[in-house]
Amino acid sequence: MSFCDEIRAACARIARDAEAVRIDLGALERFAAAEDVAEPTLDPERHHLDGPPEEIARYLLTLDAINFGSGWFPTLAKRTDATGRAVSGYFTVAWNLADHHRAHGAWTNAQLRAMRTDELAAILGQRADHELLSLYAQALRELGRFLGDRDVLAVVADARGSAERLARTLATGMTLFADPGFAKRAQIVPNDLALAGVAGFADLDRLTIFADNLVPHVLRRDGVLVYAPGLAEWIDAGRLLPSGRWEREIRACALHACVLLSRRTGVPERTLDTWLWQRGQAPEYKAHPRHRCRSVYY
Ligand SMILES: Nc1nc2c(c(CN[C@H]3C=C[C@H](O)[C@@H]3O)cn2[C@@H]2O[C@H](COP(=O)(O)O)[C@@H](O)[C@H]2O)c(=O)[nH]1
Repeated sequence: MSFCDEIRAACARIARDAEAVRIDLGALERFAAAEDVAEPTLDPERHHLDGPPEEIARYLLTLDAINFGSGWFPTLAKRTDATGRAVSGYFTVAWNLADHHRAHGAWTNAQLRAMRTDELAAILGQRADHELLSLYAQALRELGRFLGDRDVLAVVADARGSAERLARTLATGMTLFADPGFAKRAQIVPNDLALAGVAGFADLDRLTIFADNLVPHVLRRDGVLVYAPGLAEWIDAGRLLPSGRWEREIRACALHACVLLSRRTGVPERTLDTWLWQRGQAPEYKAHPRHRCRSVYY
């Protein structure tokens, strides 16, 4: 069974046995009929997308190596956009990293291996004693060791045009990319490289969704996912969710619901993901608490 199908099978089992989350198939049908899925894009202001392919690929792999921390994001100092409005946690990290790369170029493998928390915190506009920043620095040092003396595009080339193979390589090559059962950041890497036009993959549509905390939240707000009262109250009260059964049921049911949505609509799961995630940026979704788990995976 392929890397991504193993993830789908495991999530289908969790969804079947789930006690705290269920998929409302009626709502899913209505959702499938109503959706107007936009093609995914990467925002060129908030991401570093203009430069030689190796530089852009290096920026995106560096970004996705620290594309986590949603459980800490309410404690992060958010960047503001031109209108003075705070941007989200992800965009705070992506945009500050993009500006640094535009001004100083991408970090070399040796610089990644030597990454210090205080240096990274200054670049991302955060306090040096914020525990998420020490995890980010650890993740970048691990990326530098994983790359060794290779270019990023050489690692991509080793996947021989397969997004699944690249995702498996990342998920098994770095502990902070593992994310057993979901491989969220390992799978978003080929998607982001393809969106940026710096790599091509024949099997991109084989990817599952990138199981974070926003896609399940959008599905819940739209009635596709229904949480048991205990879980709903916990999340609606803004309480941190420990990693474990409830958290895995949320992510697995979201992934499985998108497998079903993809079958009904013919839209690839990776495309559904980016559409749902960008839909989740809207105030009506952001106004309600989503689950917050302090994880190095999303
Ligand atoms: N499922 C899914 N999860 C995604 C992304 C992205 C960004 N992808 C870019 C690439 C293409 C698009 O144009 C996006 O701009 C971040 N995340 C996750 O969100 C969480 C933070 O959310 P918030 O608190 O709102 O910043 C955090 O766990 C982070 O890991 C995605 O695409 N799909």
